[in-house]
Amino acid sequence: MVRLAENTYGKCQVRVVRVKRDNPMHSFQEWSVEILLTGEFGECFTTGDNSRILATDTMKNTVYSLARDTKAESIEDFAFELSDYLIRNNPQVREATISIVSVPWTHIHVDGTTFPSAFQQTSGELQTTTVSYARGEEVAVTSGLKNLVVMKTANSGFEGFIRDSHTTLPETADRLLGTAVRAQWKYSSSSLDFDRLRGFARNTLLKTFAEHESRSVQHTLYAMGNALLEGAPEVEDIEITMPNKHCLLVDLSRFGKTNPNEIFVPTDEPYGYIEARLCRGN
Ligand SMILES: O=c1[nH]c(=O)c2[nH]c(=O)[nH]c2[nH]1
Repeated sequence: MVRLAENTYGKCQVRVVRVKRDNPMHSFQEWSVEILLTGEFGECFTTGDNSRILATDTMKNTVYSLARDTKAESIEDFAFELSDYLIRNNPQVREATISIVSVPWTHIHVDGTTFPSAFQQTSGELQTTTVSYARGEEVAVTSGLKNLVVMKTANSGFEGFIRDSHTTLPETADRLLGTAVRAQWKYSSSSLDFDRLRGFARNTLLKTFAEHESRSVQHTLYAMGNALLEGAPEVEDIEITMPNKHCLLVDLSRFGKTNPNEIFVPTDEPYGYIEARLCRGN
C-alpha cells in the first residue's frame, strides 16, 4: 500500500526587473521569485489528473503581471500580494509560500555625481523574504539577508578551548574574524514597515559585528542576534549562520621576518560552520 505524503509544486527563479521612470532619477529592482503551492493536488500525482493544476508557467506569468501593477515597494509586500492573489483565485490551493531574493543595484555615483539612469552592483549581498499564506490562517513573514561578507581586524580572539592530543591551533587574543552572514528573522505581524525594519536589522547586525569584543564566532553571532531581538520588538526570532572564513597567519620566520598580525592567507576550505537560532522567552 502506497500513499502520497507531503507534496508541493511551483516555479523557481522567476527573475523580474522593475524599472520606475516616473521621475528623472530612475529606480531599478531585480527580484528572483519562487512560488510553492500546497493543496488538493493528490490526483495529479496519483492518476495524472491535471484538472486542479495551475500550470507553473501561469505562475511565472502571474509574477510579471502583478509586478506591472503593484504598489509594493518591499519584497515582503510584493510576496504577500502574490500569495493573496493565488489563494483568492485558486480554491484548490491551501497554502502559498512565496520566497523572493532581491539583488542590490545602486545608482552609479562618481566624483560627487549621481547618474540617474545608470546602476551598479557593489556587493554580492542579497536580501531575502519568505511569506507563507495558509488559507484562513495568519500570514507568516520571514525576512533576511545572505552573503553579507564582513571582516574584523581587531577585537577578536579565540582562547580557552579544549586542548587534547589532536589540538595544534594556537590560542590567540588577536586574530582576523571573517564571515559571510546569512540571517533570517521572523516577524510577529504581516503588516509592518518592512523596508525600515530591514534597514534597522541590517544596521544592527553590522554595528554589533563591528563593535563586539569577540571571544569566538559563536559569541559574536549571539551578540548580533541578541541586539536585533532587543532593538526590534516586531522580530520574534532570528536564525544566523556564520561560516568562519579563516585567514591564517603566515609564518615569515622562514624568511627571517616577523609577522605582527599583518600577512595572512585566506582559505576557503575546510571552514568552520556556526549556526544558531535565538528566540524570546525561556
Ligand atoms: O570562533 C571560533 N569558534 C570555533 O569553534 C573555532 N574552532 C576553531 O578551530 N576556530 C574557531 N573559532
